[in-house]
Amino acid sequence: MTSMQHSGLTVDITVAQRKVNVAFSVPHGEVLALVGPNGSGKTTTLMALAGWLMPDVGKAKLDGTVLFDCPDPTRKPHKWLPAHQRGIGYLSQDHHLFPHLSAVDNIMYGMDRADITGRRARRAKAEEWLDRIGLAGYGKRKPHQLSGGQAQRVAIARVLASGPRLVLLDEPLAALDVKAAPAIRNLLTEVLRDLTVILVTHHQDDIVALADEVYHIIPQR
Ligand SMILES: Nc1ncnc2c1ncn2[C@@H]1O[C@H](COP(=O)(O)OP(=O)(O)OP(=O)(O)O)[C@@H](O)[C@H]1O
Repeated sequence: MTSMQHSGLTVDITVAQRKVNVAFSVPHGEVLALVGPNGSGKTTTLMALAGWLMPDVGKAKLDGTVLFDCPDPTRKPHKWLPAHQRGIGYLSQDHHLFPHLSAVDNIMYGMDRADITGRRARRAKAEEWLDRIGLAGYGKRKPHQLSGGQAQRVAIARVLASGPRLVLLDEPLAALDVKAAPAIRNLLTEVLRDLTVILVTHHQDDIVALADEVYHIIPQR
């Protein structure tokens, strides 16, 4: 990668032990689909961006902020922003909702780091999100009282309610049955508008519906 943009995301990562090497950029407000065969490094890339895995060598910059800068595997990184300071939202195929919290409380949990003060304002915002994801009136239900598709809708709201600067979606529709997936795909097209997103998917339908660009990871063997 030769130049770093000011707005959006630029990434250049090597994880030698996993034979992963990727370099791409995502303009602000666009969705990049990250595709490649099993084991090519899609999840590894998302983990490095989220702050859960340190690459051997690499740099990532988001809207002018360096997330990490690791020039030399034998030395400490020049910069390593902790996960909770990156402003990144992560959603996988499993909703990972807190089982003991209601839908509305799960969404409010997502706002903990967002710029919304006061419990009442957060609750109002969470109710707005419930409406937006088509679950108005479901706020009191616990995850086990929701279908898989409904729970994934709540998980989407929880991630986006925090106002992330970058959204990482790791196969967000993979665990849903074929009947539930199209509606959630439609929801994503609406709620991801104007957000910077990386979408890991194996499905052409997701790419066509959601992606502005595609980056193919070439396995390093
Ligand atoms: N915890 C781990 N420890 C060591 N190596 C790992 C670990 N997780 C994954 N790998 C290896 O890292 C490489 C990249 O794996 P990764 O899960 O990032 O690929 P992927 O493209 O997301 O694959 P898939 O499509 O199967 O989810 C693979 O060779 C994998 O075996």
